[in-house]
Amino acid sequence: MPPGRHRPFVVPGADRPLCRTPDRLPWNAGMEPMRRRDDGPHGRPHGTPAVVVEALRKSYGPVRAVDGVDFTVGRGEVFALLGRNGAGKTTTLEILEGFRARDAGRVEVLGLDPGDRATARVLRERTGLVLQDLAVEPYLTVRETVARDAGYYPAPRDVDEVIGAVGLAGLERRRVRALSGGQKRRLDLALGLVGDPDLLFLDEPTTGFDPNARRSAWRLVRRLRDAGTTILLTTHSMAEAQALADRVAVVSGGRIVAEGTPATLGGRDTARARIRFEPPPGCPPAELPVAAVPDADGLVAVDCAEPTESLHLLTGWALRRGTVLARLTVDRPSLEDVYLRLTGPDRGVPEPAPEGGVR
Ligand SMILES: Nc1ncnc2c1ncn2[C@@H]1O[C@H](COP(=O)(O)OP(=O)(O)OP(=O)(O)O)[C@@H](O)[C@H]1O
Repeated sequence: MPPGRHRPFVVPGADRPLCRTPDRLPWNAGMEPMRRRDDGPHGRPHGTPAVVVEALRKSYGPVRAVDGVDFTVGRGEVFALLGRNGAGKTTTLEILEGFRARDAGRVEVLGLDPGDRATARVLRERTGLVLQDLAVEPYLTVRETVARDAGYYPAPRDVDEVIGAVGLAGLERRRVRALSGGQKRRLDLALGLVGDPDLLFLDEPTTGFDPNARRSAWRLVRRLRDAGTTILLTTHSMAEAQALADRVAVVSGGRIVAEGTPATLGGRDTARARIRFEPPPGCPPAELPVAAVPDADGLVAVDCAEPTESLHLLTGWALRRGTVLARLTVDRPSLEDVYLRLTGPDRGVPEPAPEGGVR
């Protein structure tokens, strides 16, 4: 548990309502929030962003972990930081969470400076954290752990609802030390949610989850987003970023090298399409109705800006011959393709700071 997050043990009222502010729907209602005309993308009002980061810098001795990062997260938005190990994502998050001092730059979280001790408590009460290494007491049960953290917040969510939402119902009385790795991670998620935060930081939240648990965690994040919670997450899973994020930023070597929606990042939406298929037996590529080149695994590939016409020519040709285009696929670069291009092997290693680099 990060320093400063422990406060006197208070068990919250068991019948506390799920929804503490009138403009927020219950997070687990499973319904579309009502939108006002001036609402943001997910029913949250426009206005001041939830997070503002400008020219942020942080070095550890000679290592420039964060080297001039700028981004903004709107209220009610899901924003994902992507990047290789050591790119500077956790350091950025820790500065936003108020656990690490920055060397330079401007940072605003829910309108407050996370480095300002005077408002640290207010900020802690309005943010939820799922960190990579959350220290939880191994001898407490699941319910005791969640109830204890609920007591740190002025208006927490119902403890049993939260335990159910992360898929730990039935394990309330199990001790933390007896949980599996994935179950512990679900408990971490419960601790991030229990304070009913306006802003939720999720640092690789589904690492260790089985595929079913991951999907249900994604559904949970979407429900939170639909109820108006802003979410800033890091992940190494491109599927997770694609499934959850409204916008992503790719961090490499302590800097943001690309930012956009998952669909448009790195020009994905305007990239050329690639049609692949297995030519009919005994059919050389020269006989095909469009120019194709040999590809891997016995396939041929056709690159084109827009695949409709090429597909029409190819499928018409195959039908006239009474054959099929086996293993036919049409792809544009995936989010992972773009990510790998942006963070290739020669990038992502933080540079040593100049002499006298600050800690
Ligand atoms: N407390 C620390 N002391 C010294 N160096 C650190 C410290 N924390 C992080 N670093 C270094 O700073 C750089 C950025 O680390 P950071 O944890 O922010 O990366 P990350 O993008 O979150 O990586 P990962 O995906 O592996 O979690 C790395 O080179 C790391 O070794």
